[in-house]
Amino acid sequence: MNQELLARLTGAMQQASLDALWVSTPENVRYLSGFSSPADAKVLVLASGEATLYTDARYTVQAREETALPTVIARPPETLVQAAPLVEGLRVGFEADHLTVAQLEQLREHWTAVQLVSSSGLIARLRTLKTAQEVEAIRAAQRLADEAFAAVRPMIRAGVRELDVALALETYMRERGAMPAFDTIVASGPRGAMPHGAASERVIGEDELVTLDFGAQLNGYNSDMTRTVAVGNPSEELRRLYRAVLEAEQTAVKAIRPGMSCAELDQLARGVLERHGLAEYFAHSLGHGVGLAVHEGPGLRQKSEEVLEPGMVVTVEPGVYLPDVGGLRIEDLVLVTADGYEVLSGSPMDTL
Ligand SMILES: CSCC[C@H](N)C(=O)N1CCC[C@H]1C(=O)N[C@@H](C)C(=O)O
Repeated sequence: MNQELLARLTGAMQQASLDALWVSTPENVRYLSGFSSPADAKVLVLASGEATLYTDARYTVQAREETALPTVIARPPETLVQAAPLVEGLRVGFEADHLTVAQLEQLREHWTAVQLVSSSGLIARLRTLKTAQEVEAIRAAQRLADEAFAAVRPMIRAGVRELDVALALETYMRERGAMPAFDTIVASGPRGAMPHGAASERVIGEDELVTLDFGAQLNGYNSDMTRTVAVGNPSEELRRLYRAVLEAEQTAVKAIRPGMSCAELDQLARGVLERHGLAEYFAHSLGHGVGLAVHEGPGLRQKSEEVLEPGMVVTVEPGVYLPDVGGLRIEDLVLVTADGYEVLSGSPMDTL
């Protein structure tokens, strides 16, 4: 864990009056330790800045290779027995967003002289600001996704199943050491009305729009991008929808700069769609942060109180979804820079 990160974390813990933090959210465990099997590990951080990784014997060699943190090899509940002397008499935060009720009961059982405090978002807030190294990792994941799109784009035509397009994208990424960041979305024709329309057995038809939303997870970091492509000659109504979404997307991307409020950015895109009479069909938020998780802070949504800062990596992804008709989405992955923005996704967009 680098010293600056540790200082920011212990500062946040102090503000929350915590003597220690029991970290169980896999992305947070990885963030603090660099350990690449974080679902089978925990980190205990003390206010003094000492941090320890707990994982089990399946990972002895892996932990030695991957983390600079002192490591205790034990399986739960022995993990808690091992950690008990370090936390005795302390106020210890646990990650309420992740810990199950059963796990909390286990903490209570083994740490009897501990004041357990429900804590949320301490590390998530730190993760919104990426280091230069993290930006490079996201950039590499996005570059791979762009290459996958270029390789697969020619096969997106009438007569091909959505599943086969998704498989081709995922195979391309897996062959190069990545995993799909999430279930690849390929939504053609009327299925375009489903924002999370994971690829199905549907055969793509002539004159349809096909929405592809996918990402690569490489070395723990994710990318996320959507392109909507035209097969044949879609109707004038579909073209009108496409142009409106593209305008909303470009308007929002161009407005990105430090100090911009996330709610304002969401409203900017929503306003464009409103002028086209389409706001009611924009069924989700404008975007979200991307990093060790596909969905992380900041949220670009109507009720957000967050403000963009240099080092944030966010998606901008307006869409419209018309039941029984179809729909589409266009999404870029964007880095907030000191004086504006840099679009990390490089795949070309159709012009309709
Ligand atoms: C299952 S991960 C989906 C990745 C995708 N790019 C994405 O984030 N989407 C697809 C359409 C909506 C958007 C989403 O899920 N947004 C969340 C943050 C929301 O609650 O609006």
